[in-house]
Amino acid sequence: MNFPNGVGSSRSDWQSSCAILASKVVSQEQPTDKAGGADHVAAVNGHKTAIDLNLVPIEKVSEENDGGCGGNSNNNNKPVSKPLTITDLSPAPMHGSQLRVAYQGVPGAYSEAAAGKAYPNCEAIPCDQFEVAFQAVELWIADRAVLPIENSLGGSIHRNYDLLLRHRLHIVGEVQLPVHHCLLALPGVRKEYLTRVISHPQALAQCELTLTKLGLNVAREAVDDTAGAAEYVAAHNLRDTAAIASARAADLYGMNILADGIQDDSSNVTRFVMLAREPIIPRTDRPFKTSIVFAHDKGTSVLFKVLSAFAFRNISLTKIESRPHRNRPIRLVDDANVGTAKHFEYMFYVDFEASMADVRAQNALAEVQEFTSFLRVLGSYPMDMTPWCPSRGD
Ligand SMILES: O=C(O)C(=O)C[C@]1(C(=O)O)C=C[C@@H](O)C=C1
Repeated sequence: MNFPNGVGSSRSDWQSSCAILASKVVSQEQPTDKAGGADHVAAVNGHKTAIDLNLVPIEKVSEENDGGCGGNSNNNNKPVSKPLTITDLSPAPMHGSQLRVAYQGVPGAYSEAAAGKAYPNCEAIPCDQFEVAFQAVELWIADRAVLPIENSLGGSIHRNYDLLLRHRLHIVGEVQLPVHHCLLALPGVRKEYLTRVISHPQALAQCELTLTKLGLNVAREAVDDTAGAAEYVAAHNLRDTAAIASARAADLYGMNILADGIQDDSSNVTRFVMLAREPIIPRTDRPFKTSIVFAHDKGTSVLFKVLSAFAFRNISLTKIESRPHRNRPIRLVDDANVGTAKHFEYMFYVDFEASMADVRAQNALAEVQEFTSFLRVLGSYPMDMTPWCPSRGD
């Protein structure tokens, strides 16, 4: 497929190129869109609202970073809201002008801070799973989701790579958040009392060496999010358990900070992506990044050819990730219909530094499409260029 020069210079051009690329997906992926036209009854954070999804007024947001968040993230006087669960997801409440941003975790989680950085005055909506955050946007309960995708120490958050493919949302931005971990325990608890440290698996991985240096050779236990770990210790009055979480989580859940800055490297950064139902219009007047995912059926040197499509055009790749091709662990290989197990097929996720409005990117993708059986543009979005320094990520 060829991209006409100038694709992306108008919204309709860009959307049609997305649609063309997406059409390949439709034939291969299970649609997961749950938003239908039926009436739904909402129960979000205890508030029930009857609503027809077709009639929800949509707040038009012309630019990213324009909504503004801060609801839960900066206001300690607000009650701590409960995360959405899968059962809350049939409903969609009416909403006002404030951008609603879904994140995984409870207040005090780094993802909440990332939502606040991405959309400074938004209403941050806690969700108990990544999947729920995706669905909250699909069902119009939220306008955006902000989800961690990779960490400079712990690596990729694979679950979100898989969910990006299973859902139909578009990446519309990225934020990088310095992550500053604290070891939290109930007031009066000392390090010597601890038999267990709990946190999000990424946070445990990011602090592993420091915990050992602190003499904490105790059991590690993974929970859904860092702030949730602090909340759990506080709610169950656990005097033998510490949580790894932010200083803000210590404030919110009445915990003491036993050790501050316990990540193994002070330059610990998590990259989050912002997701929306619609793509944004790519531009060329500021640095953009584009994220794609592809698979290939056969052929030699396909990966090499794909990567060289970018190299020949001087487009830098910033990330490549592979995930098992879950839809096709087994393939039929001969005319006699004899099935042969064919494992270890992969989907490849690539981020590159160019906008889809850039002719180089359009031509590179047109070439990539010749070698691949499946190609989808996950989003073309402004790069987070903010310089950062190690700080308290709270
Ligand atoms: O548990 C949290 O606070 C999160 O926001 C999740 C998460 C992650 O998934 O990587 C986000 C940032 C940190 O890297 C640790 C945990």
